Amino acid sequence: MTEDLVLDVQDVAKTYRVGFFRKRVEAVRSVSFQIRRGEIFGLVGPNGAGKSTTIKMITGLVRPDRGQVRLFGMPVTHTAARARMGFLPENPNLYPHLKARELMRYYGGLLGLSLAESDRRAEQLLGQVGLSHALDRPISKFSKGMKQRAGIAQALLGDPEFVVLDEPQSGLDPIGRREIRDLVVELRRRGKTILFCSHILPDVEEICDRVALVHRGRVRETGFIHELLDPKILRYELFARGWSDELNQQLGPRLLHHFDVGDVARVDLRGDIDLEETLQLIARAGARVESLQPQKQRLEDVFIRDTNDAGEAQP
Ligand SMILES: Nc1ncnc2c1ncn2[C@@H]1O[C@H](COP(=O)(O)OP(=O)(O)OP(=O)(O)O)[C@@H](O)[C@H]1O
Repeated sequence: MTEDLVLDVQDVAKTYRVGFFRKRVEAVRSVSFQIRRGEIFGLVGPNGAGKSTTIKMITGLVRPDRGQVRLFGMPVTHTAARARMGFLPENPNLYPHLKARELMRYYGGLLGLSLAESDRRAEQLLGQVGLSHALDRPISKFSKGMKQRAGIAQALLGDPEFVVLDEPQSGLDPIGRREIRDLVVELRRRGKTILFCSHILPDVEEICDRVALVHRGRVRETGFIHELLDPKILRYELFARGWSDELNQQLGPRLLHHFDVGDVARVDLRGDIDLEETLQLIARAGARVESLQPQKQRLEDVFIRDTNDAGEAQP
């Protein structure tokens, strides 16, 4: 094992048997990827792609039919490996009648921590996730965002080196999503390695170093975000005043799209144009550019391209 290898998922597969006739559901067919120390690694894919099943195999909740998962060089079934991992499941059920402090005491007890140590860590961790004010409030009174943050505090209780977050932004508004995103970046700054499973692709693109895109139980793409995304400019998006039909004619094939919003024109130009020359042409025609934004490929574009058969029936 190289020293900085935290997680090594090697060709895992899992088939569930459902119903009276034990019908086969191939949740994961072949998934392999590795996570290195200090990374935020994104796991993305459409609904039913096999992400949660993969996470269950990583956290030891489900045994793979084939392949293996090694954590810090050990089989993930080893207690010593599991003790170094924290886990926030999708839609965690956090005992609503317990207060935040009591919840942490409960999980602390499971980890073998003393009451005093649980309380010490609870205050520290609930503070880190912005819940200092809610230590003695029942979880049932928490907003969704607060519940997710309490879930993250729970995942950190054993001071794990590796943290698995399954849909930590699920059901959150944009502010709640940003808080979780910032928290994940902060965890990395504190030396944690993170597996971040999310449907919020712009956030995955922003905070993850590398990503695995899973579709139909297989890894379609894996790599550094900057390597997966085509760096070339696809189009320019601009807003301008004083636009005219004559200018559209002069732009010819450089123009992709134009429509007016009041007296402001919203215009898309091809990404391979000579920008300087085009801007001069626009200025000469009497239009005034108010903003110009180059558009590059986004993770969302790669996702749609690689999963565009997602609407088909599952085999
Ligand atoms: N316990 C189970 N028993 C039977 N089938 C299951 C079970 N868990 C998952 N599946 C099926 O396995 C496939 C993959 O499910 P999984 O939950 O791993 O996908 P996912 O990528 O996490 O999806 P989502 O984004 O919707 O959470 C789906 O077809 C699902 O219905």
